[in-house]
Amino acid sequence: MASLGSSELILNPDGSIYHLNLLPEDISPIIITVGDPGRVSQVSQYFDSIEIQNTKREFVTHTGYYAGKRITVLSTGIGTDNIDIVFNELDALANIDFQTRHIKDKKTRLNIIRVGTSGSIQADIPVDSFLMSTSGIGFDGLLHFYESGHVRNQSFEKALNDYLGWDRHNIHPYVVDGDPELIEIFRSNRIRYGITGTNSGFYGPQGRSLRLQTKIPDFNEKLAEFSYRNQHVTNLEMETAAMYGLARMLGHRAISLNVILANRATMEFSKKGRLSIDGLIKYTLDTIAQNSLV
Ligand SMILES: O=P(O)(O)O[C@H]1O[C@H](CO)[C@@H](O)[C@H]1O
Ligand SMILES: O=c1cc[nH]c(=O)[nH]1
Repeated sequence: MASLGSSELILNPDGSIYHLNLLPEDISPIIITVGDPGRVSQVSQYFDSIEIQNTKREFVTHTGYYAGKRITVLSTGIGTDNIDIVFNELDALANIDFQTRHIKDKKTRLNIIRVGTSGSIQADIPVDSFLMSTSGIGFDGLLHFYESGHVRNQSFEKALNDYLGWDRHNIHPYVVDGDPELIEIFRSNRIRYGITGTNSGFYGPQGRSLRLQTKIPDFNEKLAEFSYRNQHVTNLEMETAAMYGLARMLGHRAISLNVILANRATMEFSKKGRLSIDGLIKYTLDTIAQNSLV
């Protein structure tokens, strides 16, 4: 197979990957992703030591040790367009030889755990609670650009699209499940399960209207009423479904953990968001410490 050209696998003059600015040895196969670059140090403050610190654009990376485990924490910024960059470049760091520009024969599987924030669309899911996304519904278009049929939950996707009937609005969501092994590892009575909608914006695409009118006025209510095999759509954010799709296509494991900051049904917003996020960070680090992920 031909080697990857310099316009496809883009390396900086120091040999690091284009956007993340990282070398292959800079990352661990255990990776925590957060949206907010400021949240990276909120995670790494708990590390026993930090060996790598790197920043380019919204992509801040710290790699260090927590309870003897080498962990990378990395900010993705907001949105699935950034998830496309982060996941492709993390995979390149793990699975492409930067010297020969060839894909390695022996692949390394990454474990990618998102610690994010989200808004609930169910009245009974309180702000400041923790929620693990068992599946992600992508209202963005990212997976439609890849050969992704084999990683999507087609029966769920069909039931959802039949129910919503939003093709007339050019909205055709895709559905991908979280990694079943990571779901088991992160399961506990401190975290509830839910199905997460991943939206291509924070305002109109999540049914929010400040000055602009949304085209689908009952967007959140219609989603909240849908159920598939007794599971409900619980919350909205902006990364999970794309993470699940790219992770599965590339042979990695991904799970998305959310702090519920907003309750859109009761119109509440958390008054102690940072503290609640801190709680989910500690839960995540301790779960990583107590389990064998690689
Ligand atoms: O707090 P993070 O991880 O960024 O996650 C959520 O917050 C952002 C919007 O405020 C979006 O990225 C959404 O997914
Ligand atoms: O309502 C919310 C809260 C956090 N993040 C989102 O994307 N939506």
